Amino acid sequence: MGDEGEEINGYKIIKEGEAEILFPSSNSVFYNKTQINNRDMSIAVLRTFIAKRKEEHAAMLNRKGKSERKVSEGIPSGPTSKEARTTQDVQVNGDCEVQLNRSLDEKEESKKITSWKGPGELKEPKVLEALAASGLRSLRYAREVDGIGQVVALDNDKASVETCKKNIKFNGSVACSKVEAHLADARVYMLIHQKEFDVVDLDPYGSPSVFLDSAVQAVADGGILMCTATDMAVLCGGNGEVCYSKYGCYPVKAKYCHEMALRILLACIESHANRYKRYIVPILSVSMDFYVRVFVRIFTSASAIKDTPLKLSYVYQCVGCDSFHLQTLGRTTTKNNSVKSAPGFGPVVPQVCSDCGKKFNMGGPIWSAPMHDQEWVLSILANVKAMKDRYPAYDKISSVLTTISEELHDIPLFLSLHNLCATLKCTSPSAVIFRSAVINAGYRISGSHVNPLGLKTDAPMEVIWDIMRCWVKNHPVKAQPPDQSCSVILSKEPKLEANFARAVASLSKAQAKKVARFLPNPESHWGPKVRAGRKITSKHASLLGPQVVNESLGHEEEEGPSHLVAQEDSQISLEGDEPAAKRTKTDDCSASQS
Ligand SMILES: C[S@@+](CC[C@H](N)C(=O)[O-])C[C@H]1O[C@@H](n2cnc3c(N)ncnc32)[C@H](O)[C@@H]1O
Ligand SMILES: [Zn+2]
Repeated sequence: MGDEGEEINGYKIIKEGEAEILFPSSNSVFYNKTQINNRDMSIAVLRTFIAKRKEEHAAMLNRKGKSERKVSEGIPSGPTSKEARTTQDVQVNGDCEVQLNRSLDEKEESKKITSWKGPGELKEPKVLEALAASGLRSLRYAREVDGIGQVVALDNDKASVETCKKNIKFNGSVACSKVEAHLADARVYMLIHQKEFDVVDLDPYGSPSVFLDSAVQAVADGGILMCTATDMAVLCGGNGEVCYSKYGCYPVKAKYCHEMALRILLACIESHANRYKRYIVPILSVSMDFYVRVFVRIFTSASAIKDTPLKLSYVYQCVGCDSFHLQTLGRTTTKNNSVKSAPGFGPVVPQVCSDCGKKFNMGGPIWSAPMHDQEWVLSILANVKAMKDRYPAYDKISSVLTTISEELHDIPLFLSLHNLCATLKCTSPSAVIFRSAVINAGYRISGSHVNPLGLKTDAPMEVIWDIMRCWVKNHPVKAQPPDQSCSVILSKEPKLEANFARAVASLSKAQAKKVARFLPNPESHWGPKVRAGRKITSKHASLLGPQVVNESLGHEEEEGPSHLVAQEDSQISLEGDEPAAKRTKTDDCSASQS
């Protein structure tokens, strides 16, 4: 974890990873030590990116060599891009087949690879930390990631840039040669540096929405956009209209809201990318502590962006029970070997829920294609394990990555066993028993890193309810009024006879090996922090803890309040852009579930 050391001349020295940072004790520059998990995860992704980039470059050189040899020997080249296009993961939408994951054809694959700078040389990746504050993250990247190129740290706040420049010097020669700090509005800077950065890192206060349009343009082809959002109350349905205005998606309130938040952010980034004939390929999407963070690669292809509607879905969430259904925006049809795009058929649900008779809320459109790339996830996890000592947040990030590696990546959103039981007002089967019944019925099921109680499955809702009906037959419940969802669901006879015998795969590999998958917070007040420049008052005690508040008030008495930016207490804004009271109102939909 980050070490907070001594205090000299109004500065605290904080060590995190290999970087040592001077922070003004006055909260004039932002620092949140809980984001160590976020920074460690980003370093792990960066290290993997550098390794994969080298592999891709070598593959590109190899291909180039082969095709040049073929040309010189007069051998015709392979199939055309249309011939090579294959169809995978066919899902049925109405009477039509929808292709969710058409694999990239050979031509696009080679375009992706040739996007690296020159054919002969592979330059070290250039990184932009667009919202850098003290520069801690940039300095960690420069000092800890081998093979990294120049790191540009921006902030539009003068005090932050001055502190960042001090910190660059404070961190010695490697930092001085690699990191530069500039006072700039990140949006303008990214617009005038199009496709210049192999990595763009966005870590804003609250929502990243205003930075996305320029960020997707600043990433080089094949590069990575890393993006945090901490406005969880908005993304999780606390204020649907605000979410729509910021992200172009309607959230629905449900247990899966944190995964929905990830998928809203991904859909939003894709929509900005599409404006510039670009598209995203998510490699890792994480819900951790009090925020979500996505890592996506960005490519350019006018033809690939036609597939975007196949990767987006509306969500129908029943207001009476836990049933939810997804409807893709688009579909494809194949006629005489040619693939055509068309709007999806709908609606996929009747006017009222066929399980309980209540209405549906409709949310979205969300990203419904995979939000992780399993090969990347395994490589990142392997890197983290191999360099355990170089990750101060090793326990947390390795447990999150392990859980992600065991998720069913082709199943968007999840069910909560506790919620199913709360709907039926019955006792809960253990997760192992429930998972066994799903597996024994012929379906797949996995956990979710987002929620320890989340279950991802391809079993249709009617099968889930049949399993629960069978469970209730053996564990009877009290009769409820006939109009209640539970009464309607339980009034139907199950069509399937559930088999609760323990199935071999009912425990994940990590569970079977007793590898930690979810860790408690290491200390209290492990959450968002007050924005830089905001006056810390007694009202922040629930957020920061009484000790931090007392220390801060003590400073004020010693130094006088003039160095603090005056701020009406009623306008207190957190890093998550939501006052504490508002966050608690949306209870588990905005609270951290780590
Ligand atoms: C949450 S802090 C960044 C924390 C940092 N990435 C870290 O890991 O410690 C957000 C920063 O964005 C800066 N910022 C806000 N709007 C900006 C803009 N338009 N351009 C550049 N910086 C901006 C703020 O001054 C603040 O320092
Ligand atoms: Zn229902």
